[in-house]
Amino acid sequence: MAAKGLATAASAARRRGRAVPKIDLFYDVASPYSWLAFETLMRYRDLGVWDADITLRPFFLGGIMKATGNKPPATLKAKGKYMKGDLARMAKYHGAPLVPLKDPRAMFETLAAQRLLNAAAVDAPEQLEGLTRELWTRLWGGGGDIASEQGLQEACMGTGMDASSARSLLARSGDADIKARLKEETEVALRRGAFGAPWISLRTCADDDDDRKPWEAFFGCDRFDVLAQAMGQPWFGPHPSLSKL
Ligand SMILES: N[C@@H](CCC(=O)N[C@@H](CS)C(=O)NCC(=O)O)C(=O)O
Repeated sequence: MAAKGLATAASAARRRGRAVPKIDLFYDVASPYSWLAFETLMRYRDLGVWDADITLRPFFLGGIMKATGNKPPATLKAKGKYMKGDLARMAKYHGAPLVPLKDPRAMFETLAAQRLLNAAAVDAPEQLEGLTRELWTRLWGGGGDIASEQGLQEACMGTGMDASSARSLLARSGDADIKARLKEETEVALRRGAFGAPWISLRTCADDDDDRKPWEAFFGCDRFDVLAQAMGQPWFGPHPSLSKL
């Protein structure tokens, strides 16, 4: 079945009154696997293949690692070696323009970027998706730094923001409520069991306010097949539009 036909199937399900699943994507632009997950989710949403309400939730991976006692995979020599090869083949599989970092330390300097994304979530939610993509394209696509003020300003302007709006959003990202929001988002993810990124939460119950029903957790950009099954919706790989099914 072509992806366009699936879009019709998905909206038909919505019309029949079936509960629309909620998906929360917790991510940090430090994480290249989260970029792959993000683009896949956006594609499934844009093509209407999945009937789901998707929320982008930038959190702080450093905080997750610290709170859980986990460590970035590359700090273990064997994992680092595996990850290098795995990332290259995952990038190929996803058709993603991922390039190895010139300086791996850049991965640990995303606090300002994550605060910026939280500022966007509050003050300019329509920019959140584009800004997220810009930051990844810079850090993991070889487009430039995201640790300096200049780099963050350029990322904002890459979404089409003018210089003055970019400066305001950057200034806003230093405010106490934005810092607190990033902390709270990280804590929500921790309460939902997070130990890494991407952390994807799924809820399929009809009653949005039913907090007794736990969120189901998926770690990684390689769990979409089982996530789709949990939603009762189809999975056609990372590029549903290229599907020959
Ligand atoms: N198999 C996962 C790997 C994801 C992954 O390694 N994420 C890193 C950040 S880029 C992480 O948080 N790792 C924590 C861990 O492996 O415990 C995928 O394909 O997405």
